[in-house]
Amino acid sequence: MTEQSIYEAIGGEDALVAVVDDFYVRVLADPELQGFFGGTNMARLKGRQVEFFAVALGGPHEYTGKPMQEAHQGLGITQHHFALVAGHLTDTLTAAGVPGPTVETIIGAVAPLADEIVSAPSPA
Ligand code: HEM
Repeated sequence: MTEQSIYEAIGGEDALVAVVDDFYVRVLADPELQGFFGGTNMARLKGRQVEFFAVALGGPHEYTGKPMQEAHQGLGITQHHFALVAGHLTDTLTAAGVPGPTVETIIGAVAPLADEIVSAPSPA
């Protein structure tokens, strides 16, 4: 028996598209985050984000976007902003019915990306 990927366990492509949609609703509703996305083509970003998460979770996809450091450089993202985004991801996955341990696995896999995404010191 082959072990099911997290991608399959959460419901595959359709579930992931719904999760990414809801994730950006939450991110764009956050006054501390919405300003980052003022000049962003959200349809394109959502497409890249679906690819990125699908690959990270073991799905049959190819990620066609920029490397994480390149995509986020110069945006002035602090560890605080990163934590807010990770919190919205946790809330989104939980609202979608993803079991707690799986949510923790996904957040654990995403956390080290802060090294590439955070480019500004937290304010003192
Ligand atoms: C959970 C960690 C994160 C992941 C996995 C992630 C993933 C991505 C991906 C896949 C892209 C698309 C790259 C491309 O267009 O080629 C992207 C772009 C972007 N991300 Fe993130 N991101 C994360 C955290 C953050 C945070 C914390 C912020 C800001 C608070 C942020 C703001 C942005 C913005 C503004 C863009 C679009 C830039 C543009 O307009 O081209 N991201 N991200």
